[in-house]
Amino acid sequence: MSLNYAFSFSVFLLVLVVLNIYFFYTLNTINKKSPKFNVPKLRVDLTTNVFQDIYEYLNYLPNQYKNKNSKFMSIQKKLINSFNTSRVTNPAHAQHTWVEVDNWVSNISLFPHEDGIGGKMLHALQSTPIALVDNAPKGTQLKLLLLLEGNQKLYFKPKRYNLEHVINGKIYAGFDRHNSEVFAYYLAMVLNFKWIPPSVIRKVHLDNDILPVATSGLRKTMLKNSKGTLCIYGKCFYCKINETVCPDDNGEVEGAAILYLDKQLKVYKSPWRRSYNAKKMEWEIDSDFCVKIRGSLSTRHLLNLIEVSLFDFLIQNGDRHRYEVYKEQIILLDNGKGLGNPLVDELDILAPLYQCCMLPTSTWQHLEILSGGNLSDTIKLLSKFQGIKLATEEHFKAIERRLLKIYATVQYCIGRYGSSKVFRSGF
Ligand SMILES: Nc1ncnc2c1ncn2[C@@H]1O[C@H](COP(=O)(O)OP(=O)(O)OP(=O)(O)O)[C@@H](O)[C@H]1O
Ligand SMILES: [Mn+2]
Repeated sequence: MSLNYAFSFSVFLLVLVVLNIYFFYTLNTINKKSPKFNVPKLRVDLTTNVFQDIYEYLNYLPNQYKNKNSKFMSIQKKLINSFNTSRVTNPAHAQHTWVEVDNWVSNISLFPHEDGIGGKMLHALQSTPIALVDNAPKGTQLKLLLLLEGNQKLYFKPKRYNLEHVINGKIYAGFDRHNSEVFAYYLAMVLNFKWIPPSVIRKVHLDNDILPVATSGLRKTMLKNSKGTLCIYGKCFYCKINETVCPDDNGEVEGAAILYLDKQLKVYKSPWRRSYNAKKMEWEIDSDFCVKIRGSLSTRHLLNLIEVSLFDFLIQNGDRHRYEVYKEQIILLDNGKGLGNPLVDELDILAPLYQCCMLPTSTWQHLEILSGGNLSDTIKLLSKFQGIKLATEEHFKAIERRLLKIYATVQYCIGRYGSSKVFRSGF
């Protein structure tokens, strides 16, 4: 009996010890969920559904958006008249062009566009002798500030890549593409976005055109490479001594010559700017982002931002972190981050459009008649007058494909809110 009692007591003690261990274990692991029971983090990427909807609309896009619209022909003719200019190399003619440009006062465009003036401006930018060259330290990319004879200033963004080069990685990766700046100018003309400085491909001879008129500051940022060629590494935030720009076998450096606007420009941070790190921006996680923005921006300004997003989507410029405003209009400056990869259409560049679902009626009517190849055909036609190829065929195809995606996004907006809410007249 006493043996039996001793056995039962020891079993009881054992149970007590086990219970104790269990008690202390659970006490320690409270609030530490086992990984098995972790609820997966909700994806707060609100864009995904929108993207699905837009692609759905893309599949059912009416045929009119795939066919060439003959209504564009009269506009194309006007553009041709503006850019098909005989090339006069007489400096007096160039001076006359700039007088005409300087006297231009308008609330509908930054520059005149009638009677061949477009072509004349580009030609003057391309061929007027250079009086002085310095580094342009504003911004992060290597660029030069050129003063032309006759006092026009221009930015010179040098060529970094061949047209065939494809940029992989982040949408804002790589150096600026000089051809993207010039392409953007013609694209803006075709879209009827007339608030952009003229821009053209120019070749400058380093020994003949630059060195004799280079400031000592610029000379200090040049060095000879292993072949004994003098190259420029420049002065800018990202400029590195081993990332030089060197002349080709003819001693020339190609670049985009962009007219510098000596005007008081207001600078704004873009509400749809990227974070440039892993952190998501408010516009990427808040489905009501546009409602918030509408409280602080006028409808006109917002519509203008939406128009800029269409433009940026077409060339895939995902780097418009800030923008300049002149006469209450956004000026399309800094378009060098376009044409990176013809196989990528980053749809979130269109966020201002699909989040706000608004567009000026006139802009939509203009977009509609650009269908079926009119857009790329006209860019090719106009740039041919300057005799330079601006992009590979893949990029032109990509522009057409992206235009269809813009149509689909507008259809998505109409489907969601109705056309009377989407299209805004009088802007
Ligand atoms: N054509 C122009 N006329 C007048 N000012 C200009 C022009 N182009 C650019 N700027 C001004 O110069 C600054 C730098 O130019 P830009 O943005 O083209 O250089 P960037 O090196 O690409 O700069 P970031 O790295 O900040 O994008 C801009 O903030 C703008 O205010
Ligand atoms: Mn830039």
